[in-house]
Amino acid sequence: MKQKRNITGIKSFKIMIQPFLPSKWLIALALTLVLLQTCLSLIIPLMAKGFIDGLSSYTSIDIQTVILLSGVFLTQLISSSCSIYVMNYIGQYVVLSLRRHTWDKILRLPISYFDQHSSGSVMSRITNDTLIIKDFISSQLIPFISGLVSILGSIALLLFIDWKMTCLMLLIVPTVILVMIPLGKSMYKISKGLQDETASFQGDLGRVLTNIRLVKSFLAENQERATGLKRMQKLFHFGLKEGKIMAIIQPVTMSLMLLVLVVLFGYGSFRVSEGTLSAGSLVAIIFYMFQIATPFSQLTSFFAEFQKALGACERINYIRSTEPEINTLQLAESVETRNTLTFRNVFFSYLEDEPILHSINFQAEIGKVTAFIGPSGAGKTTIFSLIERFYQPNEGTITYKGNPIHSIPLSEWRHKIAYVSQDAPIMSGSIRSNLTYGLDNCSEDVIARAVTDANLESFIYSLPKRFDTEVGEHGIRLSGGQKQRLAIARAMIRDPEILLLDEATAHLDSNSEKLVQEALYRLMDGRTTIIIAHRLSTVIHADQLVVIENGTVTGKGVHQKLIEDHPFYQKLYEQQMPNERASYTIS
Ligand SMILES: Nc1ncnc2c1ncn2[C@@H]1O[C@H](COP(=O)(O)OP(=O)(O)OP(=O)(O)O)[C@@H](O)[C@H]1O
Repeated sequence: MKQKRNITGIKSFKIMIQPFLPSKWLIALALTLVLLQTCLSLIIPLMAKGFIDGLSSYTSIDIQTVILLSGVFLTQLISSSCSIYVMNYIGQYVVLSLRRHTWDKILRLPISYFDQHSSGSVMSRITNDTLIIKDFISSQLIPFISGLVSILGSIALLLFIDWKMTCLMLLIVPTVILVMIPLGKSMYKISKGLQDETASFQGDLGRVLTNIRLVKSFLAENQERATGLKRMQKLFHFGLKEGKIMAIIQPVTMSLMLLVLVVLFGYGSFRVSEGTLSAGSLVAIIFYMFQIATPFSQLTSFFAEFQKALGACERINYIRSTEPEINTLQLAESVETRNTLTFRNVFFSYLEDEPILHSINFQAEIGKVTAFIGPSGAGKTTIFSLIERFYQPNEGTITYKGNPIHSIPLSEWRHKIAYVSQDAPIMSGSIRSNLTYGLDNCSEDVIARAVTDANLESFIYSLPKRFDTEVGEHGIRLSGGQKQRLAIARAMIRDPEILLLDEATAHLDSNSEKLVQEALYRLMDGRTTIIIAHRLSTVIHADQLVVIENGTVTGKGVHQKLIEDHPFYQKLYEQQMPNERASYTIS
């Protein structure tokens, strides 16, 4: 049963790894070199036998045998070093192609995948799992094949030299199997536990280090120290368990080998003195014993390492088999008006049976400003995500200028959009690399104009390194307002048709807000803008206000209309602009 599982495992490993292997010629070369080296190492004891036996019968050293032996030694040395290099090349090639394919795939996965899988686990697929596979191929798989050849070849030659000594030596095999198999199984369990625990430990380190400010300001150092210590202690205990097994395996293997050696020497010497075995044969037998014992001891770790590599392959394959983002869908052209971005009867849920948006209907006119207003959790950001095509609606259509947005190639569609959010995501790197992020080339004039329009010019020119200034991780060396103006300049450089703004000025002081607001107005000029508004004061003059409550549109129109007939809007207006209340109640 177990054997059957291993065979299916080997088959599925072969199928999974096939696309990442280098050319068949290179694999054939590696195998040839390994087999050549193994065969030569099998010949050496035979030659030594002849040499030693020759010494006892002739008085002078046979020069021919010495030259032959040296030649074989040298060829074995060269083939061994070439095979090690080729095996490493194959391993590195597999890692490169696995990483290249996996990274390509990861970048094309839909956002929903990242909602369900932590970034730590995705990272570990491309770093740890690929290394596990490489180690298995270069340090286990090819040596396993040469080991098998070495064992079988040695046994055949031993039988040819002296079958009685061979049988005596092979008596030890059942004992070794009885001891090694249970130990190998425990070792597999431990190394799997160790792997899982190391992954959790890495995940925890990432969580703490990326949020180190939160940890410090909430005085969570002690809590994190305790969590970290617990994980480290678990790792320590796994290490100890591994140590216990090693403490049995190594001495047992050594003792068994010594025992076999003593028995072989004892019985062999008796046979030599009896004259039924030559001294050279005894030496060759001892050589072959080592050539059997060494690969044999590797067999225990081979199956544990194979299971690990199979697991790694399955995890990578899971990513590879996940559907990428949809590029285009064949959808009928809509009959709707050609100058709007339209949501018609859109339904959406992130998780099955947990609807978030219900029958969303609105039209945002091209070149005009549409503002979304609604309580927290109403679904405003979700609508943005649908416009960006991070997710697909469950029902309904979204059209732009009369065409369903899903019928437009994804990159063409995303090229039309720029999203400027409250937290203004910034990558570590220079100001310039952030401004031109995602663009292959960009003229200095365009950058300079965007920087001026985004009110960033005086700040950048006050820096000693100007555009080459490093902004730090997440733009940590910039203020909130500077980050937002950088994000606005970045959007200006892309020159999008549609602007998605998650009200960017909500948490800035009045001076910074003024600079950001000015930059935003310049960016919005002539573009289709949709704003998620947190304060009515900033959107009161929008061309259209859309009220979203509980995942549906409960009101649409201009300020004056909503103030007259929409209860939620009236309440919000009273809360946020109490001094203006008289004006609307009078009118
Ligand atoms: N990735 C996600 N997976 C599952 N549920 C989500 C996800 N993102 C948001 N939600 C849920 O969808 C609902 C709508 O969230 P959304 O972020 O769209 O609201 P919002 O109106 O933008 O709120 P806010 O004004 O507070 O930002 C919320 O109940 C939220 O818990």
